[in-house]
Amino acid sequence: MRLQLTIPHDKTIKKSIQITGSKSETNRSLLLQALFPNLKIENLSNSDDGEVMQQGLKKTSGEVDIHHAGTAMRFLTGYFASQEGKEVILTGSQRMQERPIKILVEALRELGADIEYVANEGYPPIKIKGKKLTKSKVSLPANISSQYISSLLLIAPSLENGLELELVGKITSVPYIKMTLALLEQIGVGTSFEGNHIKVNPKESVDDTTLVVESDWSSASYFYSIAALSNVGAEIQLSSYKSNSLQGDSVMAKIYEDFGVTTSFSDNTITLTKVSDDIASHVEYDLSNAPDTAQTIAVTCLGLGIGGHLTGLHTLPIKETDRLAALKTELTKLGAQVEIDAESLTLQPTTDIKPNIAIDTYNDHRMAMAFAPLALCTTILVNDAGVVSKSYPDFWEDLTALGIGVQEV
Ligand SMILES: O=C(O)C1=C[C@@H](OP(=O)(O)O)[C@@H](O)[C@H](O)C1
Ligand SMILES: C=C(OP(=O)(O)O)C(=O)O
Repeated sequence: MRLQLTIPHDKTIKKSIQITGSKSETNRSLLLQALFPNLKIENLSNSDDGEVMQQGLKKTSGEVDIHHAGTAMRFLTGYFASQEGKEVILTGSQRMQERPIKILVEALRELGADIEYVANEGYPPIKIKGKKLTKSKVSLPANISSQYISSLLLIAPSLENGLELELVGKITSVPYIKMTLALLEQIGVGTSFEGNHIKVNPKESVDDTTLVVESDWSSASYFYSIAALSNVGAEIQLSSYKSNSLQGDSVMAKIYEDFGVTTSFSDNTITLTKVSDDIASHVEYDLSNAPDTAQTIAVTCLGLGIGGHLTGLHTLPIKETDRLAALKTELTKLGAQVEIDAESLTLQPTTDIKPNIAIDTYNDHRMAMAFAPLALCTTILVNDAGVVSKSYPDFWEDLTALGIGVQEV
C-alpha cells in the first residue's frame, strides 16, 4: 500500500488521540503473566508485536514465528529456555534472521539452557528445549542490545535462586532495563541495579496485581514531530500517559521544548502545545537511552530547516532495518545533506524539501511514521505504509483525524 500524504487545510491542529499501550511494557507484562497467571494487564498494545508475543506464549511445541518483533524474539528465547517440557523452534521474518541473538543464547547456555542454531550460528531460527535452569550467575556484554538483559531479568524470579548479572561494556538502552526491573518490583519481586551488577530475587508466587500499561511514548513521538511542524497554537492531546513514566522515550517531552513544543500533564492526558517558532538553528542529542526516537528527531530537524547532530546511534544498524543507512538514503532523496558514521548522524540545515518524494520504509514501521509529519511541509508519499502495524496499527487513521490528507495511490 502506497499512501500520499497532503498538507492539512489548517496547520493549527487541535485534536485528541487515544494511543495504544506501550509495546515494550505489554510484552514484558505478558511474559510475567505467563509465569504468574494471577496477574492482570490493562491497556495492552494492539500492535503486531504484542499479538505475536501473546500467540507465542501459548505454544508448547512446534514452530513459533514472531515475524519482525525483536522483543518477542528475545523475551521468548529466555522464556522457552526455562520452561521444562516445552520444545520449540523460535523463528521470525527474514530480517529477524539477520538480527543477532548470540549474546543471549550464550548467557542462557551458561545458565544451563539447551539451545541450538537451526541455520546460522548466532542468529534465529533457534531450537529451544526447555529445562530447569539451575545456575544463577552470568555475565554478558551490554553494549549491543538491552533486550538480552531484559529477557534474562524477566525469567529471573522463576529461577530457584534468582539471578545475578554482570554487565560487561557500556550499557546501552538503559531505561529499558530499568523498565523491566520496575515491572518486577510492581509485582513484588526484589531487585537491585548498582553499577554493572543486577540482582533479582526468586519468587514462587505473586499477589493479585493489575499491571496498567502506559500508552506508547515512541508512538507519541510522531505527534511531537507533527506539533513541532504545525503553526504556533496547535494543540494535540494524547492519552493515557503517566508523569512518572517507565519509558525512556518520555524524554520527548524535554527534547521537543527545543522545538517550541511544551507538554502539560493532566489526569492521564498529555497536551502538546506549539508555543513558539523561535528555535535554535542546530541541535545535538545523545540518544543511546532513546534509540527509537532518532528517526523522528532527524525528520523534525529537516522539517524545521535546522541542523542536527545525533549520537549514541550504535544500535540502529541492527534494528528492523539498518536505520542509519535508511535515514541517510531517504533524507537525501528529500534534498537533505546527511552524513553518518557507525554511531551518529549529522544533518545540515536545508530549507528546500523536495515535494512528491516516495519514502521507502524497509519493513520498518518507524521509517513510515517518522517521515509522515513532513506532510505538514509538503506532499509526500510513503511506500508499503502498512508496516506501521508492528507497533501502531491505527497510525494512518489517527493522522487522518488530525486533518492530514491520507490517500492510497
Ligand atoms: O526492551 C525493549 O522493549 C526495547 C529495547 C530497545 O532495543 P535495544 O535494547 O536493542 O536498543 C528498543 O529499541 C526496542 O524498540 C524495545
Ligand atoms: C527496535 C524496535 O523494535 P524491536 O527491537 O522490538 O523489534 C522498535 O520498535 O523500534
